[in-house]
Amino acid sequence: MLQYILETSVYPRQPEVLKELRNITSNHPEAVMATAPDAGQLMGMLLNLVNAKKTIEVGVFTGYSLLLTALTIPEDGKVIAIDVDRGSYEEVGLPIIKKSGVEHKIDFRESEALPVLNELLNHKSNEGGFDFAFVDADKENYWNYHERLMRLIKVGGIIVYDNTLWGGTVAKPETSTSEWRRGGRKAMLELNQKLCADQRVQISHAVLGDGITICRRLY
Ligand SMILES: C[S@@+](CC[C@H](N)C(=O)[O-])C[C@H]1O[C@@H](n2cnc3c(N)ncnc32)[C@H](O)[C@@H]1O
Repeated sequence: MLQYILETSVYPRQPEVLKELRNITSNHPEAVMATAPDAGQLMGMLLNLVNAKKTIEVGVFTGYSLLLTALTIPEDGKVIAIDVDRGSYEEVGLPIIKKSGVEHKIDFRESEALPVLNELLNHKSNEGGFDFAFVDADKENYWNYHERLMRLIKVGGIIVYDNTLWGGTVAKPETSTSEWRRGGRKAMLELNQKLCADQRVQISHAVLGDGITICRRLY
């Protein structure tokens, strides 16, 4: 299978990136999108290590990590995939997902993520009912997602946070960070600090892609 490697994660909304993705996927039906292939490999391994069957994805965009997850979990597995916008997923990712024969594993929810997570928590049976979560959306809400996911993910399950290096800005002074990155930098610094102090999880930071933080729920 041919693999096109495109860095889409840093500027996900740039129209020219979307246009390029559309061109590639329509001209090459065998194409698979990849944002950060090394991070993707690690995520695939983590999904396999916990035998993930029920998962949650916060932030879908065109569906690269969603496709990876859907291909990795078993036939009767499920991903609840949440994004405020369905357009990029339907236009770019869904045709490939259909071709890959994994659409039946995906439960796409077009919504802000917090209300969906809250609604899941309204059902007691969902507590500890998921094996894995991948969070790759609005950075300012990561801690809010963490508090909810810590109840939804089972003990021993894994939550992965993307972009925790935020372009390397977390290791630099604010003054050398461009204006548009400052909000994300602050959010990532706060998240990293809170995760370090969170006794409920074992954490590991992988310097892959834009930095991913892996949390394993301990209790
Ligand atoms: C970086 S992209 C996700 C990329 C995707 N995980 C991948 O690997 O291809 C971030 C996505 O998060 C979505 N998003 C941002 N804020 C959100 C929110 N509050 N709730 C749900 N989705 C949100 C955006 O619409 C965007 O599609």
